[in-house]
Amino acid sequence: MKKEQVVNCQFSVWYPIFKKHTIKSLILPLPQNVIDYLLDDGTLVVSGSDHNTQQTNTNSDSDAEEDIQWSDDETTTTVTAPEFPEFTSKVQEAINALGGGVFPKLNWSAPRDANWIALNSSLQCCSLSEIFLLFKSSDFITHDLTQPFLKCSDQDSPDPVINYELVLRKWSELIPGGEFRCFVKENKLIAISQRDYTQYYQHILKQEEQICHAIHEFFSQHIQYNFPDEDFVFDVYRDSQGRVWLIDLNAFGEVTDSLLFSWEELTSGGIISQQQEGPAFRYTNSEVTVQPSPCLSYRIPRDFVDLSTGEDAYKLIDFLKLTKSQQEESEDEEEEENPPQ
Ligand SMILES: Nc1ncnc2c1ncn2[C@@H]1O[C@H](COP(=O)(O)OP(=O)(O)OP(=O)(O)O)[C@@H](O)[C@H]1O
Ligand SMILES: [Mg+2]
Repeated sequence: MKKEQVVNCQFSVWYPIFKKHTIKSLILPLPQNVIDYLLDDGTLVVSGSDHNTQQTNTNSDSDAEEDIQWSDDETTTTVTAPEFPEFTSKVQEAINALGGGVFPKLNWSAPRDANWIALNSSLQCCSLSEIFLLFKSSDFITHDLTQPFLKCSDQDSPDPVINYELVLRKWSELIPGGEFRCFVKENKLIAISQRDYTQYYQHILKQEEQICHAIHEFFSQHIQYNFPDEDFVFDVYRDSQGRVWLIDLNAFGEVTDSLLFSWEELTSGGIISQQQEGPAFRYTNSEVTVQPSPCLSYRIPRDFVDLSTGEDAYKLIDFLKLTKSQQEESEDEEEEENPPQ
């Protein structure tokens, strides 16, 4: 995978080409001071000041109380979140134009690893402060900002200049069983994988042929030869009427999750030679053990992950054993007092 391919997969490159076939979205340039704020991993302070931009000022007295201020023990002073009045109003205007709820992204990634932090565990945002909370908690967003060209083969060539953008997509309730990832090599659709492989969806098994056919049609009519690269990965959604929509474009390489295929298989040419007609199609069927969700580890506080792998784990086990034996002792005592009838 070359740096050029990563550049081509930015939202602002593919969206104008495939606008008619994807979810309505707006792109706002990200000012440098906002980028600096997102990268500053000091105290997370979320100002509540943009919560009320849509409301009348009837309860302005209580605004100050609504501000959430978190500070960690090492910082003695509480830093106040910087305010970006101009950017905030532009974002709010865009959110309103998209119906009041948006799915936020940067040039490539959404903060999928941070949805646990949102109150409703959803990536749906109605204000810039909600977007900031997700972005500042996401490793995927930090990756976009700090190392977009990781794993590129042409590491010695200078990094292309990136203009960072906030992408706001109209919120759409997508049913996970309707999402598929499609792999294109030399402008040929070689493989399709169920996107959410952690679940078994009976309808996929029943409609395997229709799904594969619909996606292939969509590819040859709208996608093939229209993208600047000949190798890429695109994600689609097949809605309840059988209509196919483009959801995202990704680089053809290891930075993109190959789901039910391996990158070895996808790049070696084996899949193409096996499939004379149409792409290879893989989905989770009932016989396959259902996989744990790949984002599971992001939901557990770091200390707990460390605890389960590090030396402290033994202390925890000892503690649990101790508690258990104490519990058993007290149960024994109870049994003596209250013999079974
Ligand atoms: N407009 C939207 N409204 C609601 N949910 C959405 C929307 N767009 C995408 N999603 C959901 O979020 C998931 C991730 O979206 P997307 O592919 O854009 O993020 P990503 O960071 O590029 O992910 P990946 O790293 O897997 O490529 C999608 O699979 C879909 O379930
Ligand atoms: Mg993507």
